[in-house]
Amino acid sequence: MPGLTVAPTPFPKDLPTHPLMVIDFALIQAGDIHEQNRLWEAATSLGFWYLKHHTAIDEVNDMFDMGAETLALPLSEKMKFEQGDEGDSFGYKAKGKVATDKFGTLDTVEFFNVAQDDALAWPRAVHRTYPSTANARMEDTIIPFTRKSMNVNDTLLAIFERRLGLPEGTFAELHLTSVPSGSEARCIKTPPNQDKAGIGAHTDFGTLSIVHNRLGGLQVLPPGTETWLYIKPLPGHAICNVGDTLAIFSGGILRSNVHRVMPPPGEQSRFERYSIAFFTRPNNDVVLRALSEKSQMIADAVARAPEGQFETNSTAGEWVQRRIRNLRLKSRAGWLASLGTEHGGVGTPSPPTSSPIIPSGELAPHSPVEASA
Ligand SMILES: O=C(O)CCC(=O)C(=O)O
Ligand SMILES: [Fe+2]
Repeated sequence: MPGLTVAPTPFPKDLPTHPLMVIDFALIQAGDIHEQNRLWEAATSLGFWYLKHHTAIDEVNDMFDMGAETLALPLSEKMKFEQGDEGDSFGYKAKGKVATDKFGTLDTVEFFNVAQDDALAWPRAVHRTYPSTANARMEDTIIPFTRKSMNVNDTLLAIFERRLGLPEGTFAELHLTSVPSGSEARCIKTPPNQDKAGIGAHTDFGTLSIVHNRLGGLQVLPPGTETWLYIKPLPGHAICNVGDTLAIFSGGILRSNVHRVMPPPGEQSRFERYSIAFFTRPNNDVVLRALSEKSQMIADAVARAPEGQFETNSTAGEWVQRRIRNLRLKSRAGWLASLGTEHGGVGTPSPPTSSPIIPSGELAPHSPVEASA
């Protein structure tokens, strides 16, 4: 099942879904201006889009297999690689380690995360070591998947850079491979027959995310609405989204939108759900703030926003670590203590009317919003 390129049973026909824009990566690579305009539109409106012709189909299928093999290891073996409560992202995250809502409902998903830095430096460990199933597939699966995913995100970032009026190479300098970062590949496993969220409502922590789904479950809350909509998995299409750090760099011009993972709909709920993701995050030492000095467009956007909205006083390393640590049940002194206070509304220029502004994926008071990625 994990390696299948199609779902074992189709996504229900009658279910409302979000009609995400479909961006053609081949046209983007060919420098097609019309397609670049469409990408810009998608990234500045919803912040989510499908990506077809993304070149990593084989590697994605292999990653589903690698993830399934790894997450099928005995719990005692997986726990040797657990990410712990200090805010580390890499390694294994067991079920029930984080809450998915303000009532403390435990999550049901397992993650297995491999650092981009470890994949690129293999067999040297930059951050940590991994289970044998991952080591065995490092060279033929994880490294090629990582490189192709990096290429996709670097290509998209170069377009955003130009459109934002930033000097060429600005984003590359913030995402150097010679400096440690939180970038990672992830496999997610959700058990069958669930009736509650697998991953609570959140925005992604980093710059750009790419997700590959076989079964439904991923939902997005379109800006200004109160209705969660499924994003239907389309064979061969990745789902891409803007994360918080890119929203911050761009002064909110690029949108980091709230999403969550619910049990797969209809008949699909009977199956284990796997998804594969890749997260590009800035170098750990990058201070997260809008790049106003480098772009008039960003400076203008910041001038229109509430004072200090895009000043985090935090490096990317601290940012990711703190947010992961706040999610871990063991290291939180209750739900309210995990609320972000530093920075309201990043990436949410027009928040849904029902929810308060969501502080960059951290918890908003009275809102069932949790950060997870
Ligand atoms: O599994 C999915 O479809 C999405 C996962 C996700 O949103 C995340 O890991 O941040
Ligand atoms: Fe996410």
